[in-house]
Amino acid sequence: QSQPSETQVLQKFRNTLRGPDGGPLEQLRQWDTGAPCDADNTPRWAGVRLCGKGRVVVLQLEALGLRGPAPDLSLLAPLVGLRSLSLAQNSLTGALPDVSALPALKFLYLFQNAFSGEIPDDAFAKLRALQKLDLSRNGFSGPIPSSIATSGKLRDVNLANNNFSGPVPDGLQRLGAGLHVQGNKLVCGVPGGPACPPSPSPSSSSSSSSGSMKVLMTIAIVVVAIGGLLAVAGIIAALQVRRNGPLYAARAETLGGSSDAAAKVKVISAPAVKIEQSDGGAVTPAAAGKRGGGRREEHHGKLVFVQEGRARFELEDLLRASAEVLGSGNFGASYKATLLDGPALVVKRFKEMNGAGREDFAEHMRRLGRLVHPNLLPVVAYLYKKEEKLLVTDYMPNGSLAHVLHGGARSSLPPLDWPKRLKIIKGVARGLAYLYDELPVLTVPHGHLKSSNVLLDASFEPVLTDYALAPVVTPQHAAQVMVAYKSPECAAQGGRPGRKSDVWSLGILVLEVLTGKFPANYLRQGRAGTDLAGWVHSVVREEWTGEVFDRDMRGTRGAEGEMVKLLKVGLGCCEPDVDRRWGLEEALARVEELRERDGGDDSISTASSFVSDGDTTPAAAAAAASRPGETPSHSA
Ligand SMILES: Nc1ncnc2c1ncn2[C@@H]1O[C@H](COP(=O)(O)OP(=O)(O)OP(=O)(O)O)[C@@H](O)[C@H]1O
Repeated sequence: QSQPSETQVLQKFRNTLRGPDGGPLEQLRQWDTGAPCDADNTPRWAGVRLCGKGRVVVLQLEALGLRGPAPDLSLLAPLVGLRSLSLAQNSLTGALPDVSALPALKFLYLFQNAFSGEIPDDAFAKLRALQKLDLSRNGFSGPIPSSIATSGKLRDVNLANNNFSGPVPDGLQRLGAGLHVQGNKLVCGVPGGPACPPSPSPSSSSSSSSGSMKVLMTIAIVVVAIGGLLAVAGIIAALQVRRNGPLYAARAETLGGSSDAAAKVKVISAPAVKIEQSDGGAVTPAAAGKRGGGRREEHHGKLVFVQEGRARFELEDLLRASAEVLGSGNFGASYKATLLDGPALVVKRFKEMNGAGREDFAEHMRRLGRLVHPNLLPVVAYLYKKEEKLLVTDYMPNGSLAHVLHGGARSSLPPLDWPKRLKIIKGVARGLAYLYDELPVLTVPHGHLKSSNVLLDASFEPVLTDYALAPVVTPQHAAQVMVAYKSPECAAQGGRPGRKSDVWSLGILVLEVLTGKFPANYLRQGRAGTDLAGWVHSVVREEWTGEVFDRDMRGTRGAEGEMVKLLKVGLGCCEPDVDRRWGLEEALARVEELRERDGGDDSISTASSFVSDGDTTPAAAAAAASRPGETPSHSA
């Protein structure tokens, strides 16, 4: 008897899933053909996030609108390589599914569903490799099952915002900051939280008679209420002390609004750190001034890793060997830092990132940590402090698209030719589309798409960074600096970004790549409606068309029709009227059709519809692309 293939196993599982209308799940139609993993371990099916040795390792079926009771997870038991499973952000109801058939799982995410009821105490007893469990934002009730703590490798358990009650089992207490139980009004015995009633312990009586349970609940509610009042009083008192006391003074000294590199060294580096500035200058902690009275600043926060399977390190390890200031953006500065025996990473300081409280921030970071796409730079870890946040990402050796396009002699890379530019735009559009798919609840899934946030890997594959930050950035700051918030719809009084605001940013980026012009130069002129798209329109209208395409690309022959099609994509995305602006799907579809060279089937006829009189120079083609009627005009 041969084992079923992973393809068959997953298809069978998929057939048991119910979509938003209660019928079969349309989004996973793709699973009807091919296999979940390629021979080279590239995931092929939606929801399959990681493959290894030809097997599915990470299965992420999030935000698909799944309905009804949880699927039978024992159907997945033949997937022997499966280590991470997510059914999060759906509308699954009823009891926790039986997870005992998947004993090798390391990561299990069931957050943001409508699960309810008590969880049997031994539900997780077989999961001996479990590292992370997220059951938050459901309606689970009753005692917290002690079997969650079966695995010695467990480090993060999120039970927040359910209706659990009673004490936190001993085994979970050791997780410290890795345990999240807030939003469960009747949970007691957490450090810093309400104490548990003396006896009897609710955890020992999960099936006790409802009479004694009610008495116990009443006692717990009273204790929680008193405890809550005391805690509030305590926090107020503590804040008073902090404001006047030495801790507050020390923080103000090292972090208080200072933005030069030297001040940062004092706070986040070990004594031997030397920070190289990109202009070749160097500062040392000594040059930056002595540590306040020899006092060593303690940073209470630690790096929290959101990536599965990444080596762990501390911020000090990262900054001990070498750290280089890469530049200073709207949120703070970015440093390149290299682990002694490891890869180069980037630490970016974010100020004005107080759009979410600590727990929501952590949850958002975990969500970002689960995103996997070749055109997204993963968030590796973060550090949360009230005053500022640090995000750690991988370092990209070819720097940013902005640097290559506008760095001139400062860029060591040759100018980008048309095929590279096309590859970059395709990657950017794919990365953006992935964000749209994965983060359907965000109004602006990227929010800050611009050429300095498009980094290039060694083969010029683009990777997006600084994405999906809108939920955690202070709203006023977002409105001031984030690129999607500069779209025309936001400029109006009380205007807000919408889902097409990112499309506008994509359009500006496309035009920037084609023209080689720096968009900010056009915005700085300060005239309403003046942006790169406006400039492109004015150039072609005034028949000054030779200027439209970047000089470095103008030598390209035989691809003019394709360039013009891309120009049209840029202008379609930069339509000021949101209703007439293209949607992301359309932009992506048009970009995907583009080729490195004109010719072949449809591309000739489509290109020629933009080009008049047989003149196929880029200039004439650009003029045709902007002809009234072909593309919406960009009036102020
Ligand atoms: N992971 C990375 N690898 C290589 N270079 C990077 C990386 N992250 C950022 N950079 C570069 O470092 C410089 C500073 O980046 P930073 O993100 O701090 O500012 P910015 O992108 O100019 O502005 P903003 O704060 O608005 O995003 C930029 O040139 C950016 O392209």
